[in-house]
Amino acid sequence: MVKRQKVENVQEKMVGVDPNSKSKEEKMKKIFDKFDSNKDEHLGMTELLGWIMAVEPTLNNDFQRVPSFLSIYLDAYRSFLVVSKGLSYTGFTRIYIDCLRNIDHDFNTLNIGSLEIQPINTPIHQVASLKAGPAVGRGSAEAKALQIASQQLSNRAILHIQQIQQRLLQQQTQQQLASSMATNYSNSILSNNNRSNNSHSAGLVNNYRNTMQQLSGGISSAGQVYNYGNTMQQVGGRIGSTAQVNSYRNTGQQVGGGISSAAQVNNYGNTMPQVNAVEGVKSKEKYNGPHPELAARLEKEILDTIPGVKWDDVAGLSEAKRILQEAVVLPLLIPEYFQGIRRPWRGVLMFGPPGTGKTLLAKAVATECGTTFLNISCSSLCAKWYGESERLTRCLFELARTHAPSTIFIDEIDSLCSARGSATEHEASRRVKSELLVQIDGLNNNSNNTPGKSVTLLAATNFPGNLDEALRRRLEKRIYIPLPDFKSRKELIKINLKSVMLAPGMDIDQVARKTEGYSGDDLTNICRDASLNGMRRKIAGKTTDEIKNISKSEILKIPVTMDDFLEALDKIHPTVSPEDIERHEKWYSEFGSS
Ligand SMILES: Nc1ncnc2c1ncn2[C@@H]1O[C@H](COP(=O)(O)OP(=O)(O)OP(=O)(O)O)[C@@H](O)[C@H]1O
Repeated sequence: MVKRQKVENVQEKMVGVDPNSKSKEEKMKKIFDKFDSNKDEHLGMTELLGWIMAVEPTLNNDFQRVPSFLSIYLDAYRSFLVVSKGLSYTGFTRIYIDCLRNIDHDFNTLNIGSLEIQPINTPIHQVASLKAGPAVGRGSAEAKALQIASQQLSNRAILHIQQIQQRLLQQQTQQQLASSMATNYSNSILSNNNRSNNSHSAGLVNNYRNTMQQLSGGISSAGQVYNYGNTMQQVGGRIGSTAQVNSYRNTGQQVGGGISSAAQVNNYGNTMPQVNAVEGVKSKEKYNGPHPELAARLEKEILDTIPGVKWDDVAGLSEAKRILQEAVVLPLLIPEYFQGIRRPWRGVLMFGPPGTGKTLLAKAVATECGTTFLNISCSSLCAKWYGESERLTRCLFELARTHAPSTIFIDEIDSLCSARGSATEHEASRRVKSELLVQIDGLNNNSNNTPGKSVTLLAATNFPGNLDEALRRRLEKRIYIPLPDFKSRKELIKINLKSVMLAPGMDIDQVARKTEGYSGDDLTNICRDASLNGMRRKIAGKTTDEIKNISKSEILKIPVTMDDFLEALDKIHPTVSPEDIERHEKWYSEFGSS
């Protein structure tokens, strides 16, 4: 859902909040009210983020999506204060100050390393120096300072989460990867040997083996283990199975219009290690473009080299996957072919109702292709200072070229690129739009592109009709991501339930039949809710101590039943309206391109 709608929903609910309610808005209000009543109370950043994760089930434990919710809640709360307390920012101000203070504290606790401390007299300090008391009368200066502080907080929150995530991932993978690398290594050698029996290409086998040997020879630090491990996984993922190599080879043959000689097949096969070589060096590339300080900021906020989502994690959407493969995967495998009139599609728009898997697909593209993933939200490009947004946009594309092959993903692109000349268009957004168009043109310019070092723009929107016409034209492929059909719903339910035990009599077909009109996100929520029911029954009526004494294995063994699903279905309703679907289908018939 688009943020501003969420803000309005939360805001609407909070104004008429029932004091006895246990709703998340009520809980949030209580937490924030503490700031008004108790000066010494402070809220740690981690605590705030953890709390948002706990009360926002749609986050699905996805740490990376927390920052957008953080700003939604804070915005909603700010609006609530304005409506109900007449611009009293007292508690609100403290939240920001405390959050900023606690970020540094959290960094130390988590041993992440500390952030640059804000120089004195930045807006946040100006806000801090304002004494508590009714803010009516000095609202606008304070509001402006808070707005800027809000942006700073948001940026820091994103950074904070990325660092926590990176660290957790590293800790987990250091041990796991060290052992799985050995297995991958020997499996790959084995399968290479098997392939060599078929005499496909002895050179190819050697190339693979050399890559493996180099990888295992050069490991010295934990970070390297992590990087190499992922490369190995990618190598393993891409070339691990003979079937996959064959399917790439077949695709190459089809695309190449009949590559038939052994030499040609070998050449094609050799592009795979080349792709891997590009992956291997991409993180070492140094940015040499303009405004390095802005690029460094962007790099921290948006670079995600391994989003960790595979094609198989995305249920259904086979047509969308096919187009994305053509746009991104094949040009990396056979770059020489995708030249001239066959140049890759540089801009792909995914549109459709909320929660249908657009972001998930973008992440799968980046993971499966091993391209650097630059995941940018419009707020990261909207700077307060004159001209900075355009500079950020330029830096974004330059950064993508530095880390090429890469994929830039712009979510909710309609909020940045609504139709030009409209009454609501802001001067700053008009300039960013123009810069974006220029940059996309640069991507399409063949002379700027080295084969295998392409930059692809993926964009997503729930409001394709609001897009600027010139941008629409540049996003050459416009793919409709619809609600899941019966088969996809079944697949999605199976993906969601793969780690839980199912009771005999659990009928996935029936659940899929009953969930027509539900989005992928809605279905995930149903699976989540249903799989928590067993635990709810088990702890019902028990004290905290009794709950602590229940054995973990006993809880883990509670199977999910059909009744759990029926109960969840009673509570959770589809979030996408038929009108919304009609709107998308109409736009698809007019402007879709697949
Ligand atoms: N096709 C799918 N396969 C697997 N999971 C899905 C699929 N579609 C949605 N989901 C689930 O829904 C969640 C939200 O999906 P995602 O963020 O990709 O939707 P979106 O289309 O980008 O939504 P929005 O338009 O609101 O940004 C995912 O994290 C995943 O759990």
